[in-house]
Amino acid sequence: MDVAVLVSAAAGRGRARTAAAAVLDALRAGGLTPQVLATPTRADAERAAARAVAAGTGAVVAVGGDGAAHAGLQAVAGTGTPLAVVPAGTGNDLALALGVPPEPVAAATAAAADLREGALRPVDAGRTAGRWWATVLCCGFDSAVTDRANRLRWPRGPRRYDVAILAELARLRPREVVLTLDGEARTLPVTLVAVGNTPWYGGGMRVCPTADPADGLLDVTVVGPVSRRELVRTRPRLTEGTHVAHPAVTVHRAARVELAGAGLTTYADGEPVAALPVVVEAVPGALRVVGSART
Ligand SMILES: Nc1ncnc2c1ncn2[C@@H]1O[C@H](COP(=O)(O)OP(=O)(O)OP(=O)(O)O)[C@@H](O)[C@H]1O
Repeated sequence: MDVAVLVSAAAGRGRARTAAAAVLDALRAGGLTPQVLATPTRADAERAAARAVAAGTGAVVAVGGDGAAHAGLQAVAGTGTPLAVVPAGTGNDLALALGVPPEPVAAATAAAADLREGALRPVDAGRTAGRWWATVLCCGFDSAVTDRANRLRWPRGPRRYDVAILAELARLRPREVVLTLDGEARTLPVTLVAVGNTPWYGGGMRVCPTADPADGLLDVTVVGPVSRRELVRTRPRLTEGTHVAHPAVTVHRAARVELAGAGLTTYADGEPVAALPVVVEAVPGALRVVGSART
């Protein structure tokens, strides 16, 4: 069986590129014929993967971080073509949520075994402004930090986020948003809103701790007004997901989430999606995943 392989060259500061040869060997050893798609940019990756899906490829294999998986899922969502996530990025939150082996060769071997056996796992996806996403869509403090980090020319690497966090903390103020959950609107001052198909974002932060990608629903974590000090103090609790016990945090569940508010943008899977207003929908079983923990 032919499979289309996307390698996110920049992922994990070159980790995906380094791992690629061994991943291809593991796919071949698993009885597959990998076709590596040339993808200088994410847009190229999405177009090339869409062409491979239209041509009947057996699966799309995304080697890299959440950005790589995000590119792959634009091509496969809603088509029935399986997606394999091979974690080799800085943030591998989709792989974590799906129970994909954390080591790239083991992930490729598991994906090949599932493809051989036809063991495809249906997984929900989020859809917003014509984009598919799989982990968490965020709006507010976190999207502002990502936006600022992406615009910084210096420093490079993860240090960009430290600088962006400090800059956004200095500007921290609650923003008024209209949050509509399954048709029920409420106007709230918020620090951030995270809409989760799966629990983790930002490289292991469990922002929507009970999000389940098989329930057809989205978990919505709303952080209301908090002081800078409280935000800095509460952030480490994101690793365990215990931030939801904080009095400023509420958690909701809905199939359709609408967000409106001035001057705010959204990111999902760590990639830019759209400025507000946006409609966020859960699409049950939009993905067929291979190589994940079987349920
Ligand atoms: N197949 C691809 N080819 C080229 N570029 C890609 C591809 N897939 C994703 N990208 C881009 O490369 C960036 C980094 O890739 P990815 O998210 O996979 O790795 P990462 O190490 O987790 O990233 P980050 O630097 O954001 O932490 C993404 O933001 C994405 O826009």
